[in-house]
Amino acid sequence: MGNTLDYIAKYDTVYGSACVGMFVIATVYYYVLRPRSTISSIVGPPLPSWIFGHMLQLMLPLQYGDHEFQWQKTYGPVYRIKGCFGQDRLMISDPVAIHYIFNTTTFDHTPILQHTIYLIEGEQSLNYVQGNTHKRLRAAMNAGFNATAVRKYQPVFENLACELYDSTITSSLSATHILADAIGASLPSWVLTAASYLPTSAFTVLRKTRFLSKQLGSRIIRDKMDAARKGLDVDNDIYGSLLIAGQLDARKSAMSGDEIAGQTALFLLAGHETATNAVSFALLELARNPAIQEQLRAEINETLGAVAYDNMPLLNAVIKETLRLYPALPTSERIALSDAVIPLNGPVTSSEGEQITAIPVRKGQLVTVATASYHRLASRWGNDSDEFRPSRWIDGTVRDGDIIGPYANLGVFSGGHRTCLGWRFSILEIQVLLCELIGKLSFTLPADSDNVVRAKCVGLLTPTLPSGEKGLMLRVNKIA
Ligand code: HEM
Repeated sequence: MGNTLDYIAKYDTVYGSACVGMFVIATVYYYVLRPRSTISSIVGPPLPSWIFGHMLQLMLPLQYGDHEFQWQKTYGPVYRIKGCFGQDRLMISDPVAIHYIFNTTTFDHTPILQHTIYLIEGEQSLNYVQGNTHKRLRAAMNAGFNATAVRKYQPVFENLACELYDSTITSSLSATHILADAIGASLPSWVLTAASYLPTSAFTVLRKTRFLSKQLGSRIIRDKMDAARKGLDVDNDIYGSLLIAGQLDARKSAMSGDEIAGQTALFLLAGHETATNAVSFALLELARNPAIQEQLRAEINETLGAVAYDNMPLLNAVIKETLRLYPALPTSERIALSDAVIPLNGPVTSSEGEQITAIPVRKGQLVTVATASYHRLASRWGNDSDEFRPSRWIDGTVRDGDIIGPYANLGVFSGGHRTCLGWRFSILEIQVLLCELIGKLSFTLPADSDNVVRAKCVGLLTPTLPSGEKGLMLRVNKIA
């Protein structure tokens, strides 16, 4: 017994000394040896928690932006927040800085974002591949998404996507996910890959989604090729357009059937859910603003069947205003692949009172492109930028500026080499759906205030009911 107690006492001493030693080494490393962050003089909100940093406030507020939009008003379009475990992150809504980050290859997806995309969409997804493979696939896929091609797509694809998506994915972002993100960022990629084979329900759902999507894509490609051999027309959806483009392209740069099939999860998840949410948010805002809904209905009726969607000013203003207030991805994570200097539209004041006109960052610096905040800059969209006011797009309030993305100077479709390939496709889809719905139905808010809808970030910005369920409660009446 005496020996055991001695042993425990000795063990405790050794263990205690080791802990103290490690603490001292960690402290010395943190304060002395660790390369000083180049962004430590950028001001930002006070730290609520060392473990979570500002991530809970950023990602899990009651309504998306509750804290973030206030931070922007207080600290301006560039400020510093903390990720989990004291990571420094730059929050950027300055248009010149965003333009630079999107358009230089110095910044790309963070490793954890890459891994998430891999888990959901698979290794052949255009959103996942990098470098020359990305360039080749993007050039090949462009044939299926250019202005001419987009007009041919049929609604069958969306119906199919709706069924598959709803039956496979039901997930929500929690504090655990945010923590896992930070832990994952510091692990070697093989650990992340190994983790995805763990039998937890989330990983099982993701693996199943990826597997089913690839199977579905392969079956579509097989059917298309059979049909083409029989001389039937196959150029009636994205797959057909990409296959035909591949056959016409004699160069080796074209996509293989297998690579086209490998885009299925991306088409289903990224393409379908984003557009569905955009239409839902538009209907919500039109229900909240009955006068605008009435004006839009009048514009739709005036076209009398001869619909030229791009020539309908209010319809397009409503769509731009919806995508401005509800960008599917309110933030985009990027990492500096080498040292860089981020230019700014206007100077920011450092904690020492110095005016900074460009921000030097080291390789590995995490940067959050704050798209939703950029979309609310008073300097760009007007002093009432928090309001839903489509007329700002018609009355000259919105001025041209640095081109951020492919559509209306908004960041909603990202920019540069990662610009959303399906943006024309989505705009057409939203135009068609809104014309059909608003032309034939009227939407009003339910009388009972228990059904207040909030925009929550559940991977994508999603309309959410107070119960936490994804959805929208509106009263719908047929137009007499
Ligand atoms: C309102 C609807 C949509 C929104 C807001 C949206 C938004 C985005 C964003 C922000 C990105 C960049 C993601 C990143 O940097 O990681 C992206 C990429 C992409 N989107 Fe969309 N998207 C929409 C609809 C679609 C549709 C309908 C399709 C195709 C059917 C599509 C296909 C793609 C593809 C292929 C990429 C990857 C581009 C690349 O990495 O080169 N998107 N989208």
